[in-house]
Amino acid sequence: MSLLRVSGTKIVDEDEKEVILRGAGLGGWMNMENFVSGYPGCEFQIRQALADAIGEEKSGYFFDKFLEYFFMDDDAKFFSSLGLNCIRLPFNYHHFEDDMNPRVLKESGFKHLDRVIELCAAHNIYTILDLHTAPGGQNTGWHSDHGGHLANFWVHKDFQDRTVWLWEKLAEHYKGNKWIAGYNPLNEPTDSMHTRVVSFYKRIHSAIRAVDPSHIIFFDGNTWAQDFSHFGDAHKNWDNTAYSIHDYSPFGFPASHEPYSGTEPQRQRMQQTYQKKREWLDERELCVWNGEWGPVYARKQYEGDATEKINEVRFRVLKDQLEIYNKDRLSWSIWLYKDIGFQGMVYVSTSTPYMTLLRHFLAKKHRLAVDQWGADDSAVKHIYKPLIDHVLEEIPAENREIYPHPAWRLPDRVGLLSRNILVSEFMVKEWAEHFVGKDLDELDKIAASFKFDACEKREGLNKVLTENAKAVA
Ligand SMILES: O[C@@H]1[C@@H](O)[C@H](O[C@@H]2CO[C@@H](O[C@@H]3CO[C@@H](O)[C@H](O)[C@H]3O)[C@H](O)[C@H]2O)OC[C@H]1O
Repeated sequence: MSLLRVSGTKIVDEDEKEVILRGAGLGGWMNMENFVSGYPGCEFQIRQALADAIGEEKSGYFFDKFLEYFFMDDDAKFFSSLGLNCIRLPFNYHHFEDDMNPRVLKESGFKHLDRVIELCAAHNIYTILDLHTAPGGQNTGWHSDHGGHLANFWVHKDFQDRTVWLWEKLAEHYKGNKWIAGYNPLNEPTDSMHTRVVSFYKRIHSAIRAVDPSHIIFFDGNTWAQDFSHFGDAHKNWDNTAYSIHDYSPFGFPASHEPYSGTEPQRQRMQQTYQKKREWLDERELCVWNGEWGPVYARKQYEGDATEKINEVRFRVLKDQLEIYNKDRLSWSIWLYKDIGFQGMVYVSTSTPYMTLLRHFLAKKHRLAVDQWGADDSAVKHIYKPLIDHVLEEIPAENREIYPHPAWRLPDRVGLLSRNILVSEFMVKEWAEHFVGKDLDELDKIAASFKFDACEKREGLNKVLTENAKAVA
């Protein structure tokens, strides 16, 4: 067995045989996320708050157990049984480098990453290493763990230097590992100038290649992996490189402008948005990987009797997206393997200690729509409307289009800053207080809620993924 590599538009093995990577992202694990793992705000905030509430030792214990239980042999076995062959592993740079001790490698960061790569390999699953959170934040989202809405990675050279340094260390550690399909150096950059991302990719490509000449590099397009139009001729100097689009269909989300029923015009729109993201790559005959996509789902505890009906529609979206991908023999990684019930292939059961402990708090979070991803703001819309109207009234139309407009319009930005950043920040302490007074045994049981056998399986989703796992055009 040898390393996978890019050959033209395809990924191939050592016998030149095409390998279509089909799998999921392990979001919420080494890069925890609010809606995935069940807390408000960002990972750095809850880690600090828990340490403040129960002490460094106990909080360190809890997070380490969480990392262990989140993905174990049972998970790899199940994943492989579905016919899937690749897991994208998002991780946060904080596991490898402390902001107050920059450029000193924390070897402890490899503990769980190595463990999961090995578990996957034992079940014939490739992995793709995804730096989801870089110093300063490479994008505007909560998932790059900076607590704000600005991607400061692009304005401080030192943040970029540290990321290059980190990838040199990672490449040194993982070079030659045949079960690693490749490196995804930066999740979803949002560079408002569109040029700095290309300059950075040139640097990171050279830096990785100087250490590791063989692994595939998967570069995300700018603006959440949707736009390659400013990449110019840089790709001509990048060997063994694939390009990642993220293809979330608006039809798979609560905010969809119309109910999806798979009509011809709707399917055409779905096809067009996907096509638009890869058009530039196709014109240059480059290798495309869909690194994130997938609908979110309704939950009984929130959507009640409407849950099943809503989810039938979401499964339809899922199937129709896959039909498009199969025609292109596309490699893909659905978002998300495991979570607390919104998007995962498996999700923590509501009867577990974690979900029981946080039941009322999670319901409050849902009602206040403090998570940005797929938020349902119907209970609080009226509160933010006057604020949006006020800004609209005072800000002339020509000044309203701040990058990443039009993906984020003015009302989205007001909602993001006031709900998803401001209100959520005030809820962080409340989350941590749930753990006060728990001993190590109780903390272990709470963390164990994330074990495979404590999870429900989203059968409808897994069935569709399995049916498509080996399908080609
Ligand atoms: O960690 C993941 C994260 O990678 C993912 O990021 C989101 C990707 O989608 C972005 O929204 C798109 C904006 O453009 C529209 O045209 C698309 O329809 C939208 O999907 C969003 O802003 C990013 O945060 O999200 C899920 C996280 O868990």
